[in-house]
Amino acid sequence: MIVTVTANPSIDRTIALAATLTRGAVLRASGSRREPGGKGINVARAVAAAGDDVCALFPAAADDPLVTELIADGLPHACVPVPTEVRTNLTVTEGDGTTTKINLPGTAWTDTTRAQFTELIVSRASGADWVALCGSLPPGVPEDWYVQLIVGLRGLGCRIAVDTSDAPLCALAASFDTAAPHLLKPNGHELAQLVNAPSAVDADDLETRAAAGDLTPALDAAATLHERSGAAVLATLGAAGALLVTDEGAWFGTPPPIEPRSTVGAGDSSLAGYLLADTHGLPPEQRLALAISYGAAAAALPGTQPPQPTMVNPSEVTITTLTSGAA
Ligand SMILES: O=P(O)(O)OC[C@@]1(O)O[C@H](CO)[C@@H](O)[C@@H]1O
Repeated sequence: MIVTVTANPSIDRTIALAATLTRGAVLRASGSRREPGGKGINVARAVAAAGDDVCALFPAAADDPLVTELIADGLPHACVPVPTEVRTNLTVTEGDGTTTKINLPGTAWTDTTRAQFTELIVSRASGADWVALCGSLPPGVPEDWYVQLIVGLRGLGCRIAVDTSDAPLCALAASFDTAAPHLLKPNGHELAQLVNAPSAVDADDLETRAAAGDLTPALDAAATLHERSGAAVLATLGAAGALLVTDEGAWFGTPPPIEPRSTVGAGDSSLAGYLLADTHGLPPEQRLALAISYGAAAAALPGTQPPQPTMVNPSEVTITTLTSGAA
């Protein structure tokens, strides 16, 4: 069983432009889509599509449009109530697959919301293989809420994955000694943030250099993060591929060529692929291959769509072993 936690869920509204996004212009959209969103919900949808056991936990009123859509999709979930509607996040995709996103802050939590949601997560975590803590925190939630949660979850026997950014990620990085997760899934930007990479080695550098065949900065950063946290590090590097660093070694994988439609949710699908592979007992290089394959399949789909298992082909991913053997 995989349990996903989405503190800040969303409805994702995607507007497709055939042309280039131009500031200040009147632009005609070629289409639009509306889908359930929020990182943990995206992970859960991909896991559910694969037919594995999953439960998505998030705060939302029982009659929220997001909940109605997830019930129609048949996604197993549980919620704690909040008084206002789930946020709508906006995505604009251009003809070449360039994706621009505007995310709202989300519904503020009261102390009661926080207590109820924490209780729900702890009750569902017992017996789960993985609990994935995903995405931003809404207004009113302390930056170290994931840290507090990990401390509460560590004794329950589940493994913990984290995919977040900015202040909650920095709070976690400052607390690895007391609240280390088992898996971290940063993208290039977050990886640079996590290890305080020198400004010359920013996110774009990590991804661009990896795409140009220079893996050294990304590998150094991922290895440092693994050493500091003890967690396996699955670092997604956009179109360049992804790195996996664990106690057993380090691997880099490159995806098959795709025509990108929307990168929204690609990282979430990668995390879903990794967790699926792990719960099926696959070794690290196959976990990485499935993660990359899921991410590439998601990026080839419009909007925030999780790939169906038939769209995923890990044998098309090229895996290179960088180091192997116990660290
Ligand atoms: O604002 P957050 O929580 O960081 O991210 C939310 C979000 O951008 O993440 C998903 C894609 O990863 C989308 O479905 C959703 O709109």
